[in-house]
Amino acid sequence: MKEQLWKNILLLKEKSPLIHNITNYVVMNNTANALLASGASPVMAHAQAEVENMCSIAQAVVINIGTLDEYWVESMLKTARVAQQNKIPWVLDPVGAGATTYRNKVLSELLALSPQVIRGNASEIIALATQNTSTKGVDSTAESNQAIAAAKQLVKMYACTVCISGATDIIINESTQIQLDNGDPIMEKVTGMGCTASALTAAFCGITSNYFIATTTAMALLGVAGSLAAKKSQGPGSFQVHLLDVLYTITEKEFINNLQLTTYE
Ligand SMILES: Nc1ncnc2c1ncn2[C@@H]1O[C@H](COP(=O)(O)OP(=O)(O)O)[C@@H](O)[C@H]1O
Ligand SMILES: Cc1ncsc1CCOP(=O)(O)O
Ligand SMILES: [Mg+2]
Repeated sequence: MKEQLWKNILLLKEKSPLIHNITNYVVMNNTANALLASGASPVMAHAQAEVENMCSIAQAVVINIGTLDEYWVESMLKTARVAQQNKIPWVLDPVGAGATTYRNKVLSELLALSPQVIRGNASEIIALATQNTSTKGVDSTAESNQAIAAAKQLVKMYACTVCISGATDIIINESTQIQLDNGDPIMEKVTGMGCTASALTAAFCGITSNYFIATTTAMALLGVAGSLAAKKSQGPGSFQVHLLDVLYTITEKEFINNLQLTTYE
């Protein structure tokens, strides 16, 4: 499995897929740079007049509701419809699911347009499955293992891959569950780590149609790169810079030797 994931990392650098991002103001620069450093080609575009065209020329799409408003929501729905019609893989990042009834309403509309992958923290995944409104802003107030039942419910309802991210990352589809224990606690102090995970997930969906493996590759890359970058950092500021460098320079030996991965069939 580790060797398969590494091959995807090399393939991403070789293919450099165009990834259409509709994402939030907070993390646009972070996620564009993380995609570039990892080998993908990002475009951030949300104008209603162009999103359908932009989506149609992309290899994958990420829709991230972090700083949604009525205009952006219409752009997101237009994009998801075109992605679904053209069989372009799209990843949903349900930022702040459960924080407000507005977010929950928009997410219900987006889920109906069949994302191939949902990547959220534990609170967000629980909120998506239960429609509760108990999330504190965008940060998780639950642990990954508390969201497994919710994730399995979403897999069954939407026939997709679901990733619960956190100190432990858990990737679930209809037949398999993978647990990743990488990353570093400093990543909780840097905004955009989850958004970066979702953007990288879309990048790997752009080079393989096995979206479960694409998600696993993205989470493994971010987790290992995060743990390596944390070792070089003095705090969240220098971490962000080191993370980009590691995404760009990571070697097979560093990836394979540091990846903590467990598969449950
Ligand atoms: N406490 C932690 N220990 C190790 N890695 C972490 C921790 N918290 C977050 N991460 C890393 O950051 C990634 C995304 O962060 P997460 O907090 O789950 O998403 P979000 O920012 O959407 O809430 C995780 O996949 C993991 O690699
Ligand atoms: C703080 C914040 N507010 C709206 S979007 C956003 C960034 C969230 O990024 P992540 O979910 O990756 O922590
Ligand atoms: Mg998030």
